[in-house]
Amino acid sequence: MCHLRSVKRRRKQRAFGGIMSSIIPSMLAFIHLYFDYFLDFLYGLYYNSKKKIVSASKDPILELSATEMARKIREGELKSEEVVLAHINRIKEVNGLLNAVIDERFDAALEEARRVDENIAKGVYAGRDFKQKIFLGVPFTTKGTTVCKGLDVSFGLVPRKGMKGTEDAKVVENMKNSGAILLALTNVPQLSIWSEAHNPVFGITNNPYDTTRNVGGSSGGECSIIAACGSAIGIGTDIGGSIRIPAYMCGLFGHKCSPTVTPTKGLTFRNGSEQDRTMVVAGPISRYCEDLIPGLKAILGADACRSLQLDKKVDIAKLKYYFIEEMPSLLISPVRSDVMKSFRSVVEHFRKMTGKAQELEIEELAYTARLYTKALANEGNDFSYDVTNKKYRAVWYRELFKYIFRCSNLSFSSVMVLINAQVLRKATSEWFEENTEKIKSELLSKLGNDGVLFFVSQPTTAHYHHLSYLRPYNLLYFSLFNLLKFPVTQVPLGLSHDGLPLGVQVVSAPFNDHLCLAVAQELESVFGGYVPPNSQA
Ligand SMILES: CCCCCCCC/C=C\CCCCCCCC(N)=O
Repeated sequence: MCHLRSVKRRRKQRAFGGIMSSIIPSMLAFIHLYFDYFLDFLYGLYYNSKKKIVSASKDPILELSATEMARKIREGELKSEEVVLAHINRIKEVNGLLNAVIDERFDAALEEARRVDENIAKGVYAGRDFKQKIFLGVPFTTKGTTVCKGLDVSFGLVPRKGMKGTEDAKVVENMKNSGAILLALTNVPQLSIWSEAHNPVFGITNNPYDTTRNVGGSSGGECSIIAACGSAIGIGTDIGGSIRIPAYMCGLFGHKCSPTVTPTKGLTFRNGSEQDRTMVVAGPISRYCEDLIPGLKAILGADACRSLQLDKKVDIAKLKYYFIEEMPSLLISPVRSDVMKSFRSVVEHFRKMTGKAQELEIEELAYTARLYTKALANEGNDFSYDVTNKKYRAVWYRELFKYIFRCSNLSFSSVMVLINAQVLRKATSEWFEENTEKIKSELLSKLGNDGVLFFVSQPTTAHYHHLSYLRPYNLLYFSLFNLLKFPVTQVPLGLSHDGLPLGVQVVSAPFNDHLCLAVAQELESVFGGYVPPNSQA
């Protein structure tokens, strides 16, 4: 009798537990979603009257892809000098509103462009040279933490204000060897460690689709100026989403490549010795998908690119498609309906094409915040030391105190990074290895060499400035793939009802970059890709 009663009680408890375990998370997600909307509402009250319009570019040269510019220059249809000048004029026109470009070499770039034109006229380049110089005469930009000779190397740190680079980072050198002409340097968060381009040296960069909105980071200045047609193509770097976050916010393409192929010399205090183990990669940012493969070859060098199988033909109808709609974590904002709608239309397109797209559920994704924090610590760079320009080790509470009393050299985002590293519970190495491995092997077993995963880019479209402080973990949608070291292409999917860019991440197993890139091409042709800011205004 007593046994029966206890069985009944246990059954009741289990049923109650089952209901509660599905009701409680749904209730929390509901509260979280409306709290998130409320934050937008509050910020909107402050920002809505401050919005300024970045007018669309009127020069047809600026609408070309970098590949098309290079072809026209090679074939004598355009002069490099007029292409470079068109970009300089555009930067001068929009930079007051965007604050994207922080240093420039306009005169030197024009001089180099004239030399290119003269050499082409003289027939200096033979056929093979032309082929190797993929971007001959095309202007490019790069972010402020990628060292360029003669340009700013403050990395957003006050004690480094005014310092100039003495030699080019290897990726900049590679890009120049492809014939491209360096035009300017663009804004970043301090040391590139945040999802918003804002620092005490250069201030905040604005989004060309809405100047009151976050441009993303860390390659935020880069994406802002490319989206506004002030640069043809850019070099981004990505340790936690730095290529893809701003590419998403600004409606651009960006590719985070497979690991070990990026020469790291000259990337934020790196000397190149970490190439084989780091999560950092470099890659192209562009308005058009066709620039990604030549961009990768130019930035990484053709030899380094061989393992990425960039030229391998892909039959997208024969690939396997998977998707994950939402990160299972209350630290991250719930996905908004407009973002989800465009994500589902992508999945639906490939479901129709192949008859199948399978949803994946990986419980361990709930641990991404702790896993990624540990992975960042494993990088070996000491943020607390680097952020003071190696003068002393910053401690979060002292810096917070100084920040409140306006005597800190740190951005608020840097104080948050210190809190994340110094206060929050640390993962042990075994726990880290075990859980990272579980996620990795689950994905690898599905993706193999012929599978692609669609992953939401962000739960919201570009949010108002500084909201990243209240939604710091939203970037984990991107950082997850740095933790795993999987290649990802960020693909634009047109604009939302309020004129802000939408997009999706296309992921493959390592060294299958060609799969992401082929699917990105299909998405561009079906969903329209990049849409210029304010083209209707
Ligand atoms: C209560 C305080 C919570 C602090 C939360 C801070 C959460 C941020 C976590 C890690 C920050 C690292 C961001 C690194 C990536 C930025 C993009 C990049 N450079 O690829």
